Amino acid sequence: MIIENHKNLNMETKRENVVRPIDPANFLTEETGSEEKSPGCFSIDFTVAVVLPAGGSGERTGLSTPKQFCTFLNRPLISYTIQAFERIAWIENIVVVIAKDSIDLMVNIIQQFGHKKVKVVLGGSTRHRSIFNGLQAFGESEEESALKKPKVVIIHDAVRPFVEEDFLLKIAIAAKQQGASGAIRPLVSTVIATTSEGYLDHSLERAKYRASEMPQGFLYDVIHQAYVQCSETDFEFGTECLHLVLQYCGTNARLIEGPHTLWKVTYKKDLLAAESIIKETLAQTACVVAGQCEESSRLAGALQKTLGSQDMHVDIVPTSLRRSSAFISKTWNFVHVTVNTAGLADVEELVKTFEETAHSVLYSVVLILVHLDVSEQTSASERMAALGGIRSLAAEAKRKNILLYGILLNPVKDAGQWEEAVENLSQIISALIKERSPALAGQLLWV
Ligand SMILES: Nc1ccn([C@@H]2O[C@H](COP(=O)(O)OP(=O)(O)OP(=O)(O)O)[C@@H](O)[C@H]2O)c(=O)n1
Ligand SMILES: O=C(CO)[C@H](O)[C@H](O)COP(=O)(O)O
Repeated sequence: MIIENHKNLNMETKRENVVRPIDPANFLTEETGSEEKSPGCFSIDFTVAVVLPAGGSGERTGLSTPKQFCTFLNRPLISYTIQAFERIAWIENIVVVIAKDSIDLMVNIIQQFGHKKVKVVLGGSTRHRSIFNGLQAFGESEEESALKKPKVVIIHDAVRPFVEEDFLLKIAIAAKQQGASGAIRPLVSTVIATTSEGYLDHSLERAKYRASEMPQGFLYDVIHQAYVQCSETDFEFGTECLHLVLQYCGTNARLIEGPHTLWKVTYKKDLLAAESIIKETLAQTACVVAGQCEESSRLAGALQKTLGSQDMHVDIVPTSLRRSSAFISKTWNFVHVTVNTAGLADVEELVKTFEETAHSVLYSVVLILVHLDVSEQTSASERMAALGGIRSLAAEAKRKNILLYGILLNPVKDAGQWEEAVENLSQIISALIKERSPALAGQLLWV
């Protein structure tokens, strides 16, 4: 669900000590389970800063909230984009250019999501004016408020949340060597010229043309000079920074084909697409926390197999290690298996750990309690009653962006029925993880 305004941005946060595990914006192309590409593993011997123009009104979405502030999964779009840059060690500063009316909102977002490298600058009436304002935030340090002028500046629309470190590195290096660089994509439709009467004038040979996307990189002095020299017409109607540096500085940009995920959120449907990419990426991994008893291990192993067959990488962690940050930081999805004893105290402890490690600040954490009662004396209603406390626990957890669900697994002896039950259980777990629905938090399901 996309939320149009920011009124629900009120969950408690802990800004210190924020765990910075893999960001979906940066692990889209990584294979799940393979060694994590550690942020900061690239080294670069020149300074790089970023300007994110975010001063537009997003008219084409048809929504009253500018698209960069629309929220999904409890977080505004702009925060995903900022995070995609902020986690990169070689990026020093991020200047975010914001319209006057949204400055307070932006300051709140920075505080709530613990963004640390960001400076907010006032936007202009067009994208080029906003970008120029952003560039002027850098100086020779004689002004106290000025940021140190970088060698290379990357310009990236705030409404393109999926940008990866390896591609940014290519853009930064090419910009340093060539003076300017930019992302391109093959055209998906043919470009045609029309007559003023609305007839076809001519069409372009599609294979010869490319769509110009973002990010783009520049030697700071080159792009700054281009903006200093450009005309009012450029400021008012221009759409291409690469064109400005060619026209005013004679710099031919190096063009690099980027991934399709660089697309710009422009229409309402793009917001839905961005949300589903994030959900899909978050659902690639899970951790099953299980005790050592035979039933626990058997159930955990069966879940690992069935969820694995749905393309989810599942680690099994013994209950004794549940507070270890080494496994917590690897995923945002947890299945806690308990046998005979409901284990609500363990669940409460896990919630506390997520809170203490600020694990749910950037993404919602899904925690599913799967309870199997094999003791023959317990009636169905007693089993339900044992998990009755989950509702209040879930209400408390939800305030911390942790979505707690309960599933009661009916004991079965027959091997065929067991397999069917595990299959059903995995389907439900997988749906809860993929949907991340706050409305279902606190519900007790029965398999
Ligand atoms: N005066 C402006 C206009 C646009 N932008 C930013 O430039 C980026 C790309 O522009 P676009 O997709 O056109 O955004 P909007 O202008 O907001 O959208 P629309 O044209 O639909 O109103 C966005 O991050 C937008 O916020 C900006 O900083 N200042
Ligand atoms: O792709 C781009 C530059 O090459 C820009 O994102 C694009 O020009 C923005 O333009 P508009 O505001 O018209 O959508």
